[in-house]
Amino acid sequence: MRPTKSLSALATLGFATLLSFALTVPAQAAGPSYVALGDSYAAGNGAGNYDSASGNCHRSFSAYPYLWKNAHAPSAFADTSCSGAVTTDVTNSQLGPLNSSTGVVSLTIGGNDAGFSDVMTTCVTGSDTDCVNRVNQAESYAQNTLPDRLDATYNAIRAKAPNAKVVVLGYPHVYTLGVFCVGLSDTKHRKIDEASDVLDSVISSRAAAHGFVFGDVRSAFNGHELCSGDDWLHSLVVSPSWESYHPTANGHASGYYPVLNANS
Ligand SMILES: CCCCCCCCCCCCCCCC(=O)Oc1ccc([N+](=O)[O-])cc1
Repeated sequence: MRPTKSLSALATLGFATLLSFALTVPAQAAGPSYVALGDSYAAGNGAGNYDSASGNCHRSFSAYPYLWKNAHAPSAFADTSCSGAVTTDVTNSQLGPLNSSTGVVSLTIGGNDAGFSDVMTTCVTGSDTDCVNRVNQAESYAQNTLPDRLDATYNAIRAKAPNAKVVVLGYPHVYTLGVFCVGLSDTKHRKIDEASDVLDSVISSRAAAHGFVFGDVRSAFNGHELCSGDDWLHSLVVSPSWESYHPTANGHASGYYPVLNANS
């Protein structure tokens, strides 16, 4: 056999091997199809690196949905979360991408229904009594009205994504308590943290009733709330104001994302 011929045979063999390798081994292992839903805590207001195509939804490429997508290479991905969303916004305008092949759904929702922005505005501009009264009203809403609204939203998600693992992520405490901190009073800090606990308790119980997983982020944020000295939340932001009292990029990477990962 002439050397050229054997070389050409070898080359043919090599090419065939390469070809079969290329045909049988996908470039990247595909994870389950993933859809992210929810409010500004899901969209990533406060995390920076915003997707300009998301307009006033202010979705961030550094928020937990994109961190999960980048790590798990889902076979399909959609993020329909949006700044200011309430439960009916999820049901009415975020469920488009869900289908029977959807493998994982995440969402953070309920805080705006209970009046998050108005509560924080009242607590920043009003007296201790104003703040306590406004939080009491929000807690009463969370306990009496929010459960039915969450049920309707969770039912709509399950109807469109019958095979998905649904991970409902909660809200962190906003303040580290018992430390010296310039700004709002200790009374306000305690009351606002109490509101996170009430919201998380209601959301967790409704999620469990639907067979959804509840991802509690409070311990992940422990020691990184406002006044901690290593804050993973923004305080009042003058511009853009929609970042106020929302998680930073660190809050998404080290608070929300590990909790989503552990529960998905
Ligand atoms: C319900 C009383 C909550 C009191 C403080 C408790 C803080 C922890 C819970 C946080 C809940 C945040 C959910 C809201 C996220 C959200 O969409 O915020 C907005 C972001 C931006 C706008 N906006 O109008 O631009 C409006 C709302």
